[in-house]
Amino acid sequence: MRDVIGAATAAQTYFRASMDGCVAYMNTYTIPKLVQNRVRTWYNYTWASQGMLDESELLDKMPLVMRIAIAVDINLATFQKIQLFQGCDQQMLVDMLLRLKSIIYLPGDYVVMKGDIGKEMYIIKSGAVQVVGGPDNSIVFVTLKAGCVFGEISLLQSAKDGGNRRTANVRAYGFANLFVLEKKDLFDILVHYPESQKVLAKKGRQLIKSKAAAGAPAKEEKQKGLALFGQKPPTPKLLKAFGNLRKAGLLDKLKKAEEET
Ligand SMILES: Nc1ncnc2c1ncn2[C@@H]1O[C@@H]2COP(=O)(O)O[C@H]2[C@H]1O
Repeated sequence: MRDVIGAATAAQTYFRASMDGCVAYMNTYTIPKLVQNRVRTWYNYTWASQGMLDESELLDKMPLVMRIAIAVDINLATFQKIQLFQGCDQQMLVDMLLRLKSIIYLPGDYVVMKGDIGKEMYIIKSGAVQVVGGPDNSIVFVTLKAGCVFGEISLLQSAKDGGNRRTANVRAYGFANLFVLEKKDLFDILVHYPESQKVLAKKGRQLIKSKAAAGAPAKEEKQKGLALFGQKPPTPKLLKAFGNLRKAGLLDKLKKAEEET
């Protein structure tokens, strides 16, 4: 019993020390009170909701086999239900779970801003976000809840013609606890799963179409540019010319003429 109380007190002390350190830091740099209050709210909410400030601190110390067991136990079922990942290799999903980072956004925080370059996608762990636009972001295109994915459009398209830009603003609706998957991590994983690459590219195309139809402004020309894994490079001009020669039988004629001379 004494051990349990001791551990709880140690955790509380750690939390207080972290928050006090952060407040001292903000005071040193005379950070505006409004921002300071938001940071305090973040600390308090994060601590109250998950009993720690950074889950990865805890998990990173564990052997891989334990991290896999925990990740599978807590999150695999959620990921298996995500439409975007259906049909993907199960092992790929496990690899993905190991790369996730957890982050909490405060009510009204913008998670992604239209026009920014997309470098990560998000899966909602708990809470909700809204895809917004129009004057003062007053139009709510859709509200996304736990288990939904967002921020994937700019990841699944090629950088060509600005396809890697965010297509809409996404704002936390209440406290939003999100998983973040970085583009680099996603692409590193997919290199090992060519079949899942194809599944994801196809799903991505379908989702982009349905989301654009649902209201938010994914541009028509961007849908065509879906190039998760790059497009086939164009055939060099010289090779094309060579191909045409063969087709026309010109090559044979030239050879014959050469032999006759
Ligand atoms: N109509 C929609 N329905 C659901 N989500 C959307 C819709 N339009 C845009 N989004 C999401 O908003 C995100 C903004 O960043 P991305 O363009 O990377 O990816 C976008 C989608 O995930």
